[in-house]
Amino acid sequence: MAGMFITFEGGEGVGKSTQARLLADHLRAQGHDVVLTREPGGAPGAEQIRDLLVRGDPARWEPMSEALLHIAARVDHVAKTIQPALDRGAWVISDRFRDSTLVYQGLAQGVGRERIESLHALALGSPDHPDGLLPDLTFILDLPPAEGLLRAHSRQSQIDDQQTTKASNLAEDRYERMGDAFHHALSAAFQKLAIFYPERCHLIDASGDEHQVAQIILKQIASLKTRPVMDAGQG
Ligand SMILES: Nc1ncnc2c1ncn2[C@@H]1O[C@H](COP(=O)(O)OP(=O)(O)OP(=O)(O)O)[C@@H](O)[C@H]1O
Ligand SMILES: Cc1cn([C@H]2C[C@H](O)[C@@H](COP(=O)(O)O)O2)c(=O)[nH]c1=O
Repeated sequence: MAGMFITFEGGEGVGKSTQARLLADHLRAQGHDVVLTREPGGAPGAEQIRDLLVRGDPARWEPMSEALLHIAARVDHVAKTIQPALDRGAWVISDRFRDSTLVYQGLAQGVGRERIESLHALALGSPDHPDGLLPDLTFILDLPPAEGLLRAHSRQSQIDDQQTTKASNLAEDRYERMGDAFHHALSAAFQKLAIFYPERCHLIDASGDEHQVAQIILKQIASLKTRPVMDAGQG
């Protein structure tokens, strides 16, 4: 079976990186070529743009500037990492992609969902994908924002305790500092996304432990494998 492009989405600390890694491990154990990547980032230039976005004053960018920076990083990420992997038949698993821009900048920061869709199409549209590359399948991890932020903070304390080389990530908390109302708006917007894109987006209850959540995701993949959308490329 040719690879698929799968994304994990959701608010802060809901477990996206954990589930992306568990799914990559599972697929690799089955012998698949898997590229595990993330946004903003996933390619050298995009990682440099990431630094401008995830650190510093929450108010440092105008929402539209912020959207354009995420999209600029994505163009690099798709060209250098995602598209080459898909072209050789690998599975690509990305921790965030366009849906984060729709929700964070489009809905929560007020740029507008349709404007983000148009910018994505303009920046990443091709004859094959006029709307821009989109995932085949998206898991939206759903958790009350307070629980997600608690998980994110506990991860941060583990890093502090271990004083690992991840210490350089300590200040990557710009979005976590955007306030309760912002995080509630994100959570509601991600839930809406599953309604906007019902074929592609699957809302997953992320309140169980990491292995329980992984089981739900693997079951969804197994049940979808038989459906035509899994072979159709764009979801
Ligand atoms: N199902 C779970 N139950 C409890 N803790 C979890 C679960 N999944 C992940 N964690 C822990 O919660 C913290 C955040 O997890 P993770 O980094 O996977 O979330 P994330 O959604 O990628 O976060 P961010 O939005 O900040 O990138 C980590 O310490 C991780 O070990
Ligand atoms: C792709 C993308 C991301 N964001 C925000 C969401 C997160 O708070 C950070 C990335 O941090 P993470 O720990 O790696 O999840 O960036 C955004 O606002 N818009 C986007 O398009």
